[in-house]
Amino acid sequence: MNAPAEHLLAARGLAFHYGAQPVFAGVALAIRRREIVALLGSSGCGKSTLLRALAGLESPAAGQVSFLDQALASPHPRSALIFQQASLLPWLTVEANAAFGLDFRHQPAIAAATRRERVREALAAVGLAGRESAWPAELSGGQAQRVALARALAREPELLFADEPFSALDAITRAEMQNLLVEVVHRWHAAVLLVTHDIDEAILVADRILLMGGRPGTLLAEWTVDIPRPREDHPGAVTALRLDILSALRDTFVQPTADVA
Ligand SMILES: Nc1ncnc2c1ncn2[C@@H]1O[C@H](COP(=O)(O)OP(=O)(O)OP(=O)(O)O)[C@@H](O)[C@H]1O
Repeated sequence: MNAPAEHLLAARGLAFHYGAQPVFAGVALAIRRREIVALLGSSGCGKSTLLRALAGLESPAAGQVSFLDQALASPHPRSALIFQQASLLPWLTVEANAAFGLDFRHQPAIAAATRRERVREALAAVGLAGRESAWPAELSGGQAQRVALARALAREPELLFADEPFSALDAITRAEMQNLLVEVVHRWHAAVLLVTHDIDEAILVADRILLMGGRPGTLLAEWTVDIPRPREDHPGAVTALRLDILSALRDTFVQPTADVA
């Protein structure tokens, strides 16, 4: 029997450009099973594009991504995505939205009873038990994002790609969702790649933080976050790490070339 791959996802030598504009180059990273990794960087440095390439939604110009030791050419059935917008289908109930995608052709075939049970369990985990028959128009932004999270969990992903999933929410709802994300991915034994530009979010959620920056973008720094959870209870350690990351983030801003007098 083969030993399980130590890394769920591994990428090396990744490069991407839009036309003539390079976005990132020489990116190498690995995500271990059950690990929550945050990808931080200033706006426009290429975080979302990198996430899309790692998720198999974009083809890199160079380099390779492997998922469970297999080269990745399209999204893997054991991965799932959530974005800033919940993107629920307004003509489907909460339950049908959470089930959406489970019957897609590239998904493993599952029996109707298993499908119902997975959706029920995922909706309960995100706090929406009893709201199965509600319509998207009846939900708050936070509840809609809970449905999007349930839709992802129902696929029983080994890796969840999350692209700024909470940045459109108010501060209190965002904090609730950050805690919920950690709780449910631990229960589902899933790993996460979380793209964010919010240093506090990265510190509160992640086991490891990667900093992206430069032109073209590369990974410039990495921190292992070993602050015990709940991290809100350790404000001193959180502040020290925030200052460290902020200082590194400031250094990533490309300085305009000074005119020579
Ligand atoms: N479809 C596209 N066509 C051309 N250029 C694009 C496209 N999408 C993104 N870009 C450019 O690629 C660069 C990286 O964009 P990307 O969205 O990956 O950055 P980001 O770090 O996720 O930014 P933000 O934090 O603001 O979402 C930016 O300069 C952006 O303008």
